[in-house]
Amino acid sequence: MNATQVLVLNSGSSSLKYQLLDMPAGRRLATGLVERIGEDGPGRLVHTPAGTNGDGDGDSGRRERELPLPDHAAALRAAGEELAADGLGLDSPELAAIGHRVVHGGRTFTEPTVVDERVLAEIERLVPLAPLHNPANLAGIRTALAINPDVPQVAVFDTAFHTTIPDHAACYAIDAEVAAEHRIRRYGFHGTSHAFVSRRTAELLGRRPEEVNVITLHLGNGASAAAVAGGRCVDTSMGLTPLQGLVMGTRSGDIDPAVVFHLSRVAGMSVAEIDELLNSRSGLRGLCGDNDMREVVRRMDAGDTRARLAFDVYIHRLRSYLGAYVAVLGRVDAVAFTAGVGENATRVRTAAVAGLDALGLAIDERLNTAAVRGPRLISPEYARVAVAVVPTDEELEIATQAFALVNA
Ligand SMILES: Nc1ncnc2c1ncn2[C@@H]1O[C@H](COP(=O)(O)OP(=O)(O)O)[C@@H](O)[C@H]1O
Ligand SMILES: CC(=O)OP(=O)(O)O
Ligand SMILES: [Mg+2]
Repeated sequence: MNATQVLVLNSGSSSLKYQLLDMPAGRRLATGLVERIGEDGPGRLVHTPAGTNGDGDGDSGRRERELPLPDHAAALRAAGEELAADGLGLDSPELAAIGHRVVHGGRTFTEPTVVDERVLAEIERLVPLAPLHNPANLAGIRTALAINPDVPQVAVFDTAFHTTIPDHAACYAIDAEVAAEHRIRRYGFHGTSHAFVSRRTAELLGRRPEEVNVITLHLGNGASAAAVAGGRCVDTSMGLTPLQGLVMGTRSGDIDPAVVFHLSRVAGMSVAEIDELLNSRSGLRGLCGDNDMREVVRRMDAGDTRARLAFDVYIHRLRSYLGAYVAVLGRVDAVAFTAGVGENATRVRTAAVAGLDALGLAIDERLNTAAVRGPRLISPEYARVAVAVVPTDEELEIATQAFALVNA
């Protein structure tokens, strides 16, 4: 009997998202979220078995509980208990692989990789480049290894899709020796999503990925843009860390780096305080107090001027990158919106391309606001560039890559 299930783990600093999928069809057997790991007070687990519609999206049978969660090991054990209650399991012979999202793979990892001691050591060596993300990813892998040492653990890196970015787009114009010694360059993130969405966009156009140039806009809590030429990424807005680029829910995106010196010298802030300010108290939240785009739009419509400014700053930055990537690519076949904001916020899509007819970009408002799910075009027939909404599915992509690797 060939094992066909893949468990996908996305470990954050205080959370663990998991999905069990049956491959190669990608059918969801269960999804879950474990929150408040290692924090004061009880943690929380929400587990959703596959609904009657078979894709796990339905809320039927959803279970929720509070429990002590001192660390990631406790979180994964709790997830294992929920899976076992559905007759699934971390130690099931049906399990072909456990796929892990790892945020920073540096320039070392250009492909999904089966985890061994050497791989663990390399992910550890990259911790200084992603101090918020890689330690949590490592904790998830080590815990899964301890619970089931027999099933292959596959690391899928956010940075992998971006390793094709040429040096002229990846190098910062700073002292070359300092940059080399400290590995300072643009790495880019959300690569699993940009890869998946750019491929799906080509499919939507009825073309092969090698034939099309696509700008993908991943707008979630974290947000990034990518320029993809013939299936290969040639530029992206995030950099050394996921702080650069677009305005995000709580992150600033691009600022003048001298803001950091100024805050240090004039405001007497420590590096840790500035780090926290730019990562957690900036972006939409910094500008108007809310990091949820739904709330920003609601307040803006009610006449709130801070929410209006936050929306306008967000859109201005997005349009700047859109224009930049038209220039980077030269010829653009499609622009694809994805992730929580990109897939749902019709107003963001409208504002992002308004008045860009000269670049071949336009939106048909009837298509933009239609209550349709799944990949779809929202540009008018006459437009030179297709504008699309293409839902991302990082978990499915991780499962697909992990399953292909262990069956290779
Ligand atoms: N209907 C909607 N309209 C506008 N924004 C939405 C809507 N639904 C979700 N969002 C936005 O999507 C964001 C989350 O995106 P998501 O891709 O799920 O984030 P994450 O980066 O955590 O995976 C939320 O912060 C919210 O602002
Ligand atoms: C890398 C990154 O920004 O990830 P997320 O959007 O999940 O925060
Ligand atoms: Mg997401």
